[in-house]
Amino acid sequence: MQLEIKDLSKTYSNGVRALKSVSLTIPQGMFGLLGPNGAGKSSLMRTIATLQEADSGSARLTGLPEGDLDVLTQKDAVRRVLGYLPQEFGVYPRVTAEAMLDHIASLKGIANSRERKEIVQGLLQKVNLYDVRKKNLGTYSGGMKQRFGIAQALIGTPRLIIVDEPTAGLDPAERNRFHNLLSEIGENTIVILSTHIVEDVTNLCSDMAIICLGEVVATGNPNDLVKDLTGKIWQKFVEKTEIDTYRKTHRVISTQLKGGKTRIHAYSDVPLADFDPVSPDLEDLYFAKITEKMEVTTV
Ligand SMILES: Nc1ncnc2c1ncn2[C@@H]1O[C@H](COP(=O)(O)OP(=O)(O)OP(=O)(O)O)[C@@H](O)[C@H]1O
Repeated sequence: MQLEIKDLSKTYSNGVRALKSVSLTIPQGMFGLLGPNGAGKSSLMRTIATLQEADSGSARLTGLPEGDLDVLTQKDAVRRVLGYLPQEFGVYPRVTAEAMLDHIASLKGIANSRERKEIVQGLLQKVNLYDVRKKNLGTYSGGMKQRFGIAQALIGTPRLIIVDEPTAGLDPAERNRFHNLLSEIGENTIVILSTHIVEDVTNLCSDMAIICLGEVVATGNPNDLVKDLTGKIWQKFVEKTEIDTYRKTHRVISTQLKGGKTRIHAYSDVPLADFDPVSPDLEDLYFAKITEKMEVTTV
């Protein structure tokens, strides 16, 4: 089972080119879609979730037990195998979690009320909201709402689950809980996790892509992609006032305040005088790809 996206493009009516010929092959398991604000992640997710039209290109779900699906044209059939947790997940504040899930389950076509009850109770237990199932959704914390969001996305045994920026605003404990939940469902399903938090992808995803300015700038296994950067990332601690000078002479990919000093990471194929080599991580890959793309576009 995989999702094959080919040459997907989208320009909004205000002229913004949000997707420029995006091609990606997304296998089963957790797939991380990383990109800065405005990269086009939500545009891509909404298109795959059948909520918005693309201008051109194709997206196909292949290898499903139900047969292959054209995501852009067979919208109803896709919705039956789709679980979607959007970036802005509104809840009805005066409805209980249990009643809301029951309602969504009936919208998804589960007509038998006993069957629905069983599914809803099971999901509430899975996302650890069973004890608060009779509380109104308006009383839930951010993390509880996100877990509720996952429960509704899981109704009806979806083959494709799309989760858009799920951990923004969650405290570390809630984020952990959310990660554990996602990794449990990842195995037999295609789960796309769209985020600008590199650590979420490091922790969870076996495949990934980075998008920037509507284009795919890297895709593959995170470890393999990071390995390709070995020997190319260099670091130095400098005064804050020196950063601009270094930017003029080096390809600075990131700066971070550490104990009052600023740590610079720079990209170079050859050793940089006065810099120390560092073993790269996913954050270095992310910043190397993003800064490269931005430079090419602004030059
Ligand atoms: N409905 C719309 N009409 C016009 N422009 C839009 C619309 N939706 C998004 N855009 C623009 O398209 C570009 C891509 O936005 P998109 O929301 O897909 O990015 P994103 O990577 O999800 O960013 P964020 O993390 O900020 O949500 C941005 O420049 C955004 O302003």
